Amino acid sequence: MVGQFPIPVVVNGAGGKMGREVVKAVAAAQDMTLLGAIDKNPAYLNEDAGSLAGIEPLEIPITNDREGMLVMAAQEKQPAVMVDFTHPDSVYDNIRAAIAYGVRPVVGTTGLSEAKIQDLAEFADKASMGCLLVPNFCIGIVLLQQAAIAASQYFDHVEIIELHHNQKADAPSGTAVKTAQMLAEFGKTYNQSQVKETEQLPGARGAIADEQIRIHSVRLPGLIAHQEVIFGAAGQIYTLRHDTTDRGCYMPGVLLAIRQVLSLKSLVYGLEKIL
Ligand SMILES: NC(=O)C1=CN([C@@H]2O[C@H](COP(=O)(O)OP(=O)(O)OC[C@H]3O[C@@H](n4cnc5c(N)ncnc54)[C@H](OP(=O)(O)O)[C@@H]3O)[C@@H](O)[C@H]2O)C=CC1
Ligand SMILES: O=C(O)C1=N[C@H](C(=O)O)C[C@H](O)C1
Repeated sequence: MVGQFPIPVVVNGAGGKMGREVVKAVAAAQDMTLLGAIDKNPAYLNEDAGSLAGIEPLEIPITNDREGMLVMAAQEKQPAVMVDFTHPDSVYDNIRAAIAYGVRPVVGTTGLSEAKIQDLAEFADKASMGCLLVPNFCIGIVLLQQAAIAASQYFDHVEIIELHHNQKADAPSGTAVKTAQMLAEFGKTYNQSQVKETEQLPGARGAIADEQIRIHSVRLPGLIAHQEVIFGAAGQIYTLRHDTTDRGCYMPGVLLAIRQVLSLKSLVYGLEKIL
């Protein structure tokens, strides 16, 4: 344990696919204590967060009272952390509320626009509060992004295909958007068109992200989370692919983020910044 006391953690979206994994991971971490669990889905109200996550009862009933939970977290001796895996529609408000109460947000929820992220960064700066936004907590994705950046020095043509389960609300995925942003950071414009293209069906060529990088989103039952970055040049194709086969893969990154956010004083965007 780094400090004398365990880090108090509140999980928002605790009944969801990711929230349940976080409850399990935090309950098993020696240096953390699960302080509370929030979820707006009425089916989970008052359910024990541990039982719902498939572990022993933790005596933490799920509440839908975000403000009440943040007030409680703010009164802890140790600075508290709110982990958010909720929904693109509510994540902005959740982050602002946590910061306003002095609770550090660790955010996995995707779908925030660049303007909203900028706004949150300014809010966190003013409050001198750490806030971590991580579109993908999986180390394999960081490695894929690093390999893509290396490849981008040599390839001028690249497209991204992201494939997810069909319960996903936002498209394109936060991971694909971040990957495109990372490839675009070096000021290179990709995919100079070779012919005049027309789309017979709108959207056929995907969405255009930063620096003309195309992102294609697939949604199917049976998928979890998958991403390909495909580089093309005369006579060769270089494909990078990452597959999530179990949501447990995100947990080392989430636990690291909970520990790291306490020493930050501003908003940080991306797991690669804290490794
Ligand atoms: N950064 C990363 O590594 C990863 C990020 N994600 C992202 O995390 C988010 C959640 O994903 P996932 O767990 O699969 O989604 P789920 O739908 O399985 O879980 C979300 C849970 O949060 C609840 N919820 C929604 N809005 C609120 C709110 N305002 N307050 C409290 N609870 C709320 C939902 O209730 P209800 O069912 O009623 O909507 C649901 O129980 C998505 O944005 C996804 O893209 C997912 C995997 C990895
Ligand atoms: O919704 C998901 O499942 C995932 N969402 C994140 C994203 O949008 O990139 C991370 C991962 O791809 C799983």
